[in-house]
Amino acid sequence: TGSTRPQRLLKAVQKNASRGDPQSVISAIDRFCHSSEWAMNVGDEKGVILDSVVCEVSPGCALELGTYCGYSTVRIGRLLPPGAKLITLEFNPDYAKVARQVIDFAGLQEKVLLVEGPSGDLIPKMKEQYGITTFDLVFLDHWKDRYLPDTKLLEECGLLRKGSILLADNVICPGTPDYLAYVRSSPRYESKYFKSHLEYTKVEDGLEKSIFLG
Ligand SMILES: O=c1[nH]cnc2c(O)c(F)c(-c3ccc(F)cc3)cc12
Ligand SMILES: [Mg+2]
Repeated sequence: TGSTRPQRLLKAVQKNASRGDPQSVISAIDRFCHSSEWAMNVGDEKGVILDSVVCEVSPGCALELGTYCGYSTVRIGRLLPPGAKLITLEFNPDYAKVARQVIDFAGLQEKVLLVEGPSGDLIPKMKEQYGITTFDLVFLDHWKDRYLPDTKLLEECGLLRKGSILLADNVICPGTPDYLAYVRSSPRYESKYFKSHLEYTKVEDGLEKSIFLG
């Protein structure tokens, strides 16, 4: 039987990147997606915006919703301050299997905890099971219909504090209209749109950065 796209992406990392070098892993995946096969990584253009937000927040504790092959996990993980942790949630076991190998190849396994399962079930367990108080940064990049319910869940579970940053991918393409309406109209958020393009294409997309006001 044939390989899957995530498996071919992993092969490209193992072939073209250097073990323990996160930047080489990022570059190998971007090269694969530009020249070989499109894949739904946040990509190099939106990735630069993600990098700038991670550096600005310098999170001690970060959450990623939607790991896929681990591309943005590596982008975030490589910029974390010493001792900081990133928890990344992935529902699809085949994606998780590839992502673990990409994260390990980049040498970030000490900073990153990948948890398999549905975000709606895992978020309420964050405090008791992983000793989380609050997240300084949340990167939403999973399924568009889960952005709003999972944001409300994070609020209800007391996982956000005054100043916590939510950064959401794909708010234009595929689009998350209910989430956008919520963070842009709620008095509990200050929201800003970063216009960009759908990864590896000329189609418009962007990231929405929202500060939780408490
Ligand atoms: O499901 C997704 N989860 C997370 N990120 C995505 C993404 O960045 C995409 F571009 C897309 C996407 C897929 C097909 C298209 F034609 C356009 C965008 C999907 C996701
Ligand atoms: Mg995305």
